[in-house]
Amino acid sequence: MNKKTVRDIDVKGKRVFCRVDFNVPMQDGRVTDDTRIRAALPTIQYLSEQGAKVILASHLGRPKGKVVEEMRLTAVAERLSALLGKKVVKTDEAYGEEVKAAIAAMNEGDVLLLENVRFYPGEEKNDQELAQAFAELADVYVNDAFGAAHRAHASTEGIAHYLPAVAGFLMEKEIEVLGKALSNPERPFTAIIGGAKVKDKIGVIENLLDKVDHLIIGGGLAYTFVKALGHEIGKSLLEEDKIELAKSFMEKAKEKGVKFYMPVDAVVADDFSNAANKKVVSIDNIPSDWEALDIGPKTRELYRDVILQSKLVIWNGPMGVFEMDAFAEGTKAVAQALADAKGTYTVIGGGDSAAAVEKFGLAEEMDHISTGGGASLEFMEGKQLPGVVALNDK
Ligand SMILES: Nc1ncnc2c1ncn2[C@@H]1O[C@H](COP(=O)(O)OP(=O)(O)O)[C@@H](O)[C@H]1O
Ligand SMILES: O=C(OP(=O)(O)O)[C@H](O)COP(=O)(O)O
Repeated sequence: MNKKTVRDIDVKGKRVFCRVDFNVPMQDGRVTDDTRIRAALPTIQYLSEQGAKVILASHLGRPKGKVVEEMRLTAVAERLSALLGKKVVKTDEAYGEEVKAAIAAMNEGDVLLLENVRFYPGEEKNDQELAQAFAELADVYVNDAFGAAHRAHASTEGIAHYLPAVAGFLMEKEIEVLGKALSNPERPFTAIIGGAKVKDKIGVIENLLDKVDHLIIGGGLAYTFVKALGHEIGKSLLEEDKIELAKSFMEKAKEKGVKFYMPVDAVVADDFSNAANKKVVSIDNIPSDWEALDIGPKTRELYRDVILQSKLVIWNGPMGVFEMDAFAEGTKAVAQALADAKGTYTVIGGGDSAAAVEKFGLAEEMDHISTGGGASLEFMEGKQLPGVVALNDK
């Protein structure tokens, strides 16, 4: 990486504003998967050991510029404190007088976590005043939030223009590993795209068609494609204004000789709940008042075969609503196939996919679990990540 890292600067006694991605899955106010917190520990520990005053900033969820009580970082601070084995002060704001006072009280090596930066409308707008307000809190900026590096926000991009700006260890590692896998990909190269962020991921699919041999679609994302084929999808997730785009991708795949795989069957439910009635139907047979919440058994087998034939697989986004056991089988089957594919280099991306692999106890079987979903996809598309571009060159 041609960007400076924490190794290239002296942080002793300095206030370091360190952007991390602590956007972790939560349930009932508890952190249900702390992969992203653990992934940031090397940088946090290093800064602390070097005698920096470590000021951490993160987003959680998409509160859209307002305070959302369930999206406070309080539980995250507690988990971080347990993992670090030291006290972590948590402020209720992300800048301003309260925060300045808390920072003034810090000793060398102390760690502080600011409140969710997305509680402020300026964060996602990359408002320069907010970026300056963040910059005022510190002497140095470290970006270790690979998972948010594709966002040009005040705490990921804007602030880097006002302070010496370097990468953390996680950022450095992600870019090195993903860059190596993709510079000269082993083939067949397969991408598996699932999850629910249709709007974010649909553009990625187009660019991946220039790179991969096989493209597998699953998760909530798939049903916009199923609809594009002219099938009824009932109450399944749909991005109405992307149907035409989905159609054009299927044509593009054909032209490019990319094998495009879609679910051939699905597990449908009469309610979005673990206790719902459910059944397996073929993909052209989804009842109008049911919704597809997982890929069916035939699809699992088909996807497994493609995975086992591949030399490089990148997987982003669960195949179904895996948080509910009733709809976790598809995601589990893909994770198991990746674990069984011994000669295949496997890269998992995305908070939820990483959480799924962890939940099934298969994390150790994967070659690289990226902490970024959208970020790893954009990186793999060959796009420049704004959070990286803004850092100081070596
Ligand atoms: N068929 C489906 N219908 C609705 N939601 C789905 C479906 N399949 C997967 N999901 C949801 O997608 C979410 C993850 O999506 P996304 O954020 O795009 O993935 P990632 O974090 O891995 O990038 C999960 O919470 C999962 O429940
Ligand atoms: O969870 C994240 O992305 P991911 O779901 O693509 O892995 C990152 O924290 C970015 O969050 P965002 O997609 O709300 O900007």
